[in-house]
Amino acid sequence: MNNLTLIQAVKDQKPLVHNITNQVVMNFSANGLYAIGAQPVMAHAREEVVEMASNANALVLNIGTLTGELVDSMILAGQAANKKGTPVVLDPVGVGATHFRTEAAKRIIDTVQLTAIRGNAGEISQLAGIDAEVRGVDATGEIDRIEVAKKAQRELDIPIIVTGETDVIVTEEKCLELNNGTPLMTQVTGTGCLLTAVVAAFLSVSETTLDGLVAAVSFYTIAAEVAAQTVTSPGSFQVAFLDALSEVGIDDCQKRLQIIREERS
Ligand SMILES: Nc1ncnc2c1ncn2[C@@H]1O[C@H](COP(=O)(O)OP(=O)(O)O)[C@@H](O)[C@H]1O
Ligand SMILES: Cc1ncsc1CCOP(=O)(O)O
Ligand SMILES: [Mg+2]
Repeated sequence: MNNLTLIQAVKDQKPLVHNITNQVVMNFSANGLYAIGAQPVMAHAREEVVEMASNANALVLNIGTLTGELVDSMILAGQAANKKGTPVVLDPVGVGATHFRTEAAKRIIDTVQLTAIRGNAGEISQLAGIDAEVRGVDATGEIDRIEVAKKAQRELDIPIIVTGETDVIVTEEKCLELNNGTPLMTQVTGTGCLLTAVVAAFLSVSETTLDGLVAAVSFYTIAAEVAAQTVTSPGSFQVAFLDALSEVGIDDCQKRLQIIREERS
């Protein structure tokens, strides 16, 4: 289950990850995907997303800076990926903060077969029908991530990652909680969005969804931990994190991995 060999599989297979993502994180996401050995491409136009998604190895749908036209592009791309059996991961950035985002996320979930959804506790609460305040793109307040992840997985029948101080992964079979990472991740924009893209890359080289999710989250948060050993401020952390994403390997992960819960869901 904890198949860390997927770190090398990404470097060997260099999956093409098609991102329809927000304007804030495009550069960071592209650089992060390069750092792990994947190939990023950002393509948003309705005229080209079907072709791009059909040729990609994974697709990311991120609603961070949404427009009406982008929702249509996401659905077209998602359905093209579904036809090819390509993994599709949704990042419901800021869902619940406005009705437009909430309706858009619902439309995407209803019309595209998603391989996984990754969001913070506030966002996933919204999708699970649990009352939680979402004002911008960050989670606020005390939310039980395990309860939220389990409810969202049951209601939507889609594997879920809820991130935060610990990260919770819930599939139909398993619920895991991982305790790696660093609070510096909350001081750099795009660390959630890049994780979603990394998850998509790992899913494209993984035999099972659960393996891909666990390996991606553990590798990513351990790379952040390694980066935080050398820096203390957000700007230098961003750079050190990209470096660590390219350098951290299976040995570092095996030494640092902290799975603090593993049970049937
Ligand atoms: N307090 C924290 N301590 C350690 N890692 C954290 C903390 N908060 C978030 N992270 C990590 O930051 C990344 C982004 O998570 P999160 O902040 O929940 O997403 P988003 O940026 O979408 O709100 C995840 O890898 C998560 O593990
Ligand atoms: C600040 C902001 N506003 C719209 S999208 C975005 C980036 C959010 O990135 P993340 O959820 O990874 O922190
Ligand atoms: Mg986010």
